[in-house]
Amino acid sequence: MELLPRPRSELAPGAVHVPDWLDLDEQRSLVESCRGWRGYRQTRLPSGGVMSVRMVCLGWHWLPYRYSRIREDGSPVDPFPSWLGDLGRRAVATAYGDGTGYDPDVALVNYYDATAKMGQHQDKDERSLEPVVSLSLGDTCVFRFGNTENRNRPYTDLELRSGDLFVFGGPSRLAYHGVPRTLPGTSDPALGLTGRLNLTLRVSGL
Ligand SMILES: O=C(O)CCC(=O)C(=O)O
Ligand SMILES: [Fe+2]
Repeated sequence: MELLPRPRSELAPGAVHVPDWLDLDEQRSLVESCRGWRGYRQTRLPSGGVMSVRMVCLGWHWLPYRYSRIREDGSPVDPFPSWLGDLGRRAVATAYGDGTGYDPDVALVNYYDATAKMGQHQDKDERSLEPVVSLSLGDTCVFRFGNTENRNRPYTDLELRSGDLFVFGGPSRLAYHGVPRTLPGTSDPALGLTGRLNLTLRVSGL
């Protein structure tokens, strides 16, 4: 625990970090749900590279660079659960004061082992500009939140810790962002998770 609570901050218009949003019980329950979803796999990119995170999708399956109802192996995507939509509305309400009408239909669940990272990118395969809700569990990571022009500076590096909420919408919806590294071993043993999980909730617009 911190001596002083980490303050909520708005990094840029529409980009809100809410530390310690989920309590330990809520985090545990979300980790259990993540364990239950099947099909975590490393995505192969058209460039020939393979992403270091292991990902499972709900609602729609993300492929570089589009959404599909089926996965690479032809199997159907698991449904997006309604309770996750409720959580998304609570998240947007916390970030912006009103979550009414936020109706996410996609979740990307990313697992980071000790060496996984994610390069700077925009979340731009959705046809909607509704906000992205990001929830972090387990190991702390360095999250790089940048500008909407390119993957370079200016950007801000902040820590996302277990239970933190980050919402980016409005003028920040298409900001470049990524995870240069995680801090292995920082996960609370009481959570029972080695590594890091991140869930992003999105509106596909499809
Ligand atoms: O792991 C994170 O915090 C970010 C994940 C992300 O940017 C994505 O899934 O598009
Ligand atoms: Fe992203």
